Amino acid sequence: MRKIYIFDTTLRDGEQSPGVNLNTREKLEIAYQLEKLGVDRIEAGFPAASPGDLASVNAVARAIKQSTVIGLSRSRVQDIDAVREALKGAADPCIHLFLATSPIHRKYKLKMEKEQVLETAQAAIRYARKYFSKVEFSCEDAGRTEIEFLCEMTEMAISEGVSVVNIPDTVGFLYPHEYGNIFKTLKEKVPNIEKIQLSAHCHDDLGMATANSLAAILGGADQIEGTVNGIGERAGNTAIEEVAMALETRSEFFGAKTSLALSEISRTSRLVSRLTGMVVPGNKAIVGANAFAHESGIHQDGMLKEKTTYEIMSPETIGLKESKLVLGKHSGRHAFREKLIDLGYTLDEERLNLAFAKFKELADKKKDVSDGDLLAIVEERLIDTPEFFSLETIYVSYGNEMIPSAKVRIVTVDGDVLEREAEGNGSVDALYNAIDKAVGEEVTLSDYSIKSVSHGKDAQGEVHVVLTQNEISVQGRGVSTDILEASARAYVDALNRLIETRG
Ligand SMILES: CC(=O)SCCNC(=O)CCNC(=O)[C@H](O)C(C)(C)COP(=O)(O)OP(=O)(O)OC[C@H]1O[C@@H](n2cnc3c(N)ncnc32)[C@H](O)[C@@H]1OP(=O)(O)O
Ligand SMILES: CC(C)C(=O)C(=O)O
Repeated sequence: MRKIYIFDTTLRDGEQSPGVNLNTREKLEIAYQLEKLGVDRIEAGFPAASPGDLASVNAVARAIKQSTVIGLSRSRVQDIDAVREALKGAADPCIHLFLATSPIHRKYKLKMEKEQVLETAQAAIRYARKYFSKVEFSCEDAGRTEIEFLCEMTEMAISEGVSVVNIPDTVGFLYPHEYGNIFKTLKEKVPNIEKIQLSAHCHDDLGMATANSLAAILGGADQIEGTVNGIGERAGNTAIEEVAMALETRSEFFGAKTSLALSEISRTSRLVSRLTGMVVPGNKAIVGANAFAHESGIHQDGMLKEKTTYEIMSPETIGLKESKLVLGKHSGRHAFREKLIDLGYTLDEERLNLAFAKFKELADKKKDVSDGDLLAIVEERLIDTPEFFSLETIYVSYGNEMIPSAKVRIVTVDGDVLEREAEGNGSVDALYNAIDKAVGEEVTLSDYSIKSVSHGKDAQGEVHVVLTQNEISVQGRGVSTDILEASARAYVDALNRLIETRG
């Protein structure tokens, strides 16, 4: 199987993401993790950019032993000298030179003719080669460069002894077949092309970075440049985890693989996200929080029967523990039953159906139904309590400058509808007075407590009450996303128990 080299530029192009600024300690932490991930090459920074970046690249160069450490440089002596300084002490140093080759960049940015571009690059490579045995040369904006000129530049770079020629789609302009064809053409037309490695470096401006990188591999590229989580200038770079997993998952198609330790992908992604402050979107391929999460009933049912129905790769491969079945309003009974079993509850069909109905009701109100919410549902002993009274509706009127009042509608076991209104010292007191009037019971509220069973503003509140009548004391429990409703439910639950206990 052909090996694809991974050139990681999280610490250079990734750091070019607006708002990202990594200090030496942070760069080192990421570099160590990249080494563990098994990337072949680490571009640690742009030493001429600032003394701080030079120092960081030097720290990485001295620390990293398994991966080649690279510094970026314009085709200028002062930049090359900065990389020489920065890579002192590196086990396997490499300089990465670049010069733009496209007509737009030649005319407006560099103000150079083709010939000057060729000569400037040649002079820079010659100077760099005096100090570095490994030189990579990039034709910046290769994607918009005339193919003949790209062949000429590549031929020159090979004759000057570079090890890698990089063909960047700097502005993320190309479509996969166009980008792949550039590699095919270079392979066919440039003499001695087998002496070097060809590299692909893509940007995601049109959402094509990974597809283009894979097309480059099919066209003959030996190396893929990219970043962890796809961070980088503008819309970002190729996400290396996407390329590695695409090659792994479709190895029969590509006949190529990286040598990344795939089980380190998830950890590396989290580290880079934490240190750069760039949050990984939930739906991001491979490393997004939802990449291995299934919410809808039909998918969850398939997953429970056979994971490959809805997963083309397993979360364990990238170092995650397991797929997630997320319970929400699209979930079905299979996943619900399974989740309850995980939580230690095996319900018979009738109870399961009751609990499932309550769950669906809750899922309509809440975005995420947590384990705490589910426990609240199954432990709600309403399921066990005979329903002498069942609470249908409540209305509460409250303002800090008015007397709170409440109206309740309760249906008895015989189907009688009891509707009453009352006032109180507070909303809960008004509710309880209205319920007392409706059911015609005289009870004392001996205890009332409330707690949240999950997190967030839409968390469920769980209310516990103790009611006393003569010598009898009973408990009641109610759960709802609304604490007044939870309070009313707990009270009615306790009343039902009271009547059951009284016999
Ligand atoms: C496609 C990429 O991602 S390339 C890497 C981009 N990364 C960065 O630019 C980050 C680091 N950059 C920096 O800190 C600064 O730009 C520096 C220190 C490199 C240069 O700063 P300054 O000297 O102030 O120049 P400034 O950035 O304004 O302009 C760039 C100059 O380099 C020239 N230049 C651009 N690319 C190259 C190149 N590959 N080789 C030689 N010269 C180049 C430009 O034509 C311009 O030259 P001019 O001043 O003669 O017009
Ligand atoms: C320096 C080069 C490789 C680059 O970052 C680009 O062209 O995007």
